[in-house]
Amino acid sequence: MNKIAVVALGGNALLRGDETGTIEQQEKHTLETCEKLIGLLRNGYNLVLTHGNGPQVGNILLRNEAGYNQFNIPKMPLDICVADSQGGIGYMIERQMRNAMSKTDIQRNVLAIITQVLIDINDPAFQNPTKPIGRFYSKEEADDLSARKGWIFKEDSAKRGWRRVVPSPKPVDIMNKQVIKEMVERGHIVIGVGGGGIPVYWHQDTKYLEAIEAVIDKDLASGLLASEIKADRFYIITDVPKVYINYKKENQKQLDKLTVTEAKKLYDEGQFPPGSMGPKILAAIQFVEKTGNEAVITNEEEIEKENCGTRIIPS
Ligand SMILES: NC(=O)OP(=O)(O)O
Repeated sequence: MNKIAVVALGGNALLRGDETGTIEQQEKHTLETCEKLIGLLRNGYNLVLTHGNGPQVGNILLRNEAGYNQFNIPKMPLDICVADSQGGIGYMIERQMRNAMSKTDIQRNVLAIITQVLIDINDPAFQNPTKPIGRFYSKEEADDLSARKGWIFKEDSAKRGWRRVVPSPKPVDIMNKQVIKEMVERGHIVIGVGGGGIPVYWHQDTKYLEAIEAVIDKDLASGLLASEIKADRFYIITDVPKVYINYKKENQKQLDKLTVTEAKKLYDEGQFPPGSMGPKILAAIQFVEKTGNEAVITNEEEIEKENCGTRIIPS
């Protein structure tokens, strides 16, 4: 039987930081990324693809605002915006994956699954929003929007500007994970937990499945899915070919390999900032601890190479 790889697409895989996010830009990068994923299929992996939605869901929220202000169209809550982003991005990846395969002898079904993810309604993350979404703002713009709309902003860890932040509870369980497992085991390429999944919880009293306005970290949700379906490898695709310590300092150093113990030590020392490399390292640690299999952090350029990126391995 083929091995299973879960590949979390983020960073440059879909959209570049200096771009406005037109559909042409996103489709171009997505096709380039999907062409690289052909290498994994050739190497004997069945694929589950997951993806981020930070820039896209921020733009959907701004369209919400503009529609309400100009045409009085009712605003949709954030869970619906996350579902919209899963539909749009999932469709785009599905189509570009089919385009990438059309130039090869490989033919697979590709299906995008709208995925809900259970969270804990008492998660302290609801008291401290940390997940950056949408575009960058100047300090003046951020202060103005904060005063007028009550939005919360935080400065980007790489000092590129200020971004709106929303609560980001931990993923607890993935709905339909068994269906995803069965589909990928049959060789279908499954796109799931887009944007970290739509956050939902079971109401204690009504036993009703409720939605909550938040954005789950896609690396943590992807890692959880990868563990639950017992993936053989978990790839986290980001903007850099390898993980660095002392990133962007004179003594920065690329890492080829990290044991879980080493990764935890460097994480505790603050080497990996929150909202950036931090959740990727955490997701990798959790996957490796639960499965004993390897996680790899790299960029879309490198993924088809067998020894690419930084490998996080059992201690
Ligand atoms: N939901 C999420 O983590 O998206 P990004 O990776 O785009 O921030």
